[in-house]
Amino acid sequence: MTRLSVNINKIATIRNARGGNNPNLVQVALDCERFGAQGITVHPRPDERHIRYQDVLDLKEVVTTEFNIEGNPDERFIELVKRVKPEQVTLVPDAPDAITSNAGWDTIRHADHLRRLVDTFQSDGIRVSIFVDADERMVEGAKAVGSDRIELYTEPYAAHYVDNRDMAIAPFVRAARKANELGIELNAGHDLSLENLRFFDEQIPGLKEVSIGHALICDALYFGLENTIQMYLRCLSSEAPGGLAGLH
Ligand SMILES: CC(=O)[C@@H](O)[C@H](O)COP(=O)(O)O
Ligand SMILES: NCC(=O)COP(=O)(O)O
Repeated sequence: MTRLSVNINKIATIRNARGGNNPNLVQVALDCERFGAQGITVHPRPDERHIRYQDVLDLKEVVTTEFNIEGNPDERFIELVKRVKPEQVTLVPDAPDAITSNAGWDTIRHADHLRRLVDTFQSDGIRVSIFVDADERMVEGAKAVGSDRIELYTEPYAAHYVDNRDMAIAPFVRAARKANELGIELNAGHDLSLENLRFFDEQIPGLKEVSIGHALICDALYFGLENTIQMYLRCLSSEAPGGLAGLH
């Protein structure tokens, strides 16, 4: 079954708005785990506008599920990840001033750079995932540099889901099949939601993990964090009804 990693960037955004410690990021991470999340994702950015580097150190002390640190592997990020040694690092090619992640790596053009990064993290026992667009050549490139996993950048799927979900999913199915064929494991994330998650999970073969933040935290404003996490988990289980029908 596909695992749910909750991205808690937005909790840090709210906390930082007032400069204090409300909401308490560490407590929220513990609560996400208690409510059923199978992992915690953070994406420290160079300007620390949401997750701070100190948050990552603090979370490492308490997170007992899979800890996934995403980000652009600049020197400071590499040092932080190698110090914390999370279960997984996800390499994302963000520009420092990007509002949010908006593209995957060109794994062919940046092959040498990525190979060195994969080696440095794997030598510390950290699983490496490379963020890529749904493009079979980029999946092959990730495999060629030795990455353990890829994370498919799902924003284009989410954006086109409403118009034509079969067309929206098609490149993702092709990329997933390529990953399965090559034996590289598969994650996905960005703009996944209660609306589009179930179909994605049903259609994508071999999906190991989704990381979800923005929509999930927005839903929690209405449904509460515990209900919301349970609703997302139900979207990832083929038996039970998900989405709004799953509210208890
Ligand atoms: C890699 C990815 O798609 C997410 O981590 C996304 O970038 C979240 O980052 P923000 O919360 O800063 O938008
Ligand atoms: N890797 C994607 C992630 O962590 C969360 O993305 P989003 O749900 O905040 O768009």
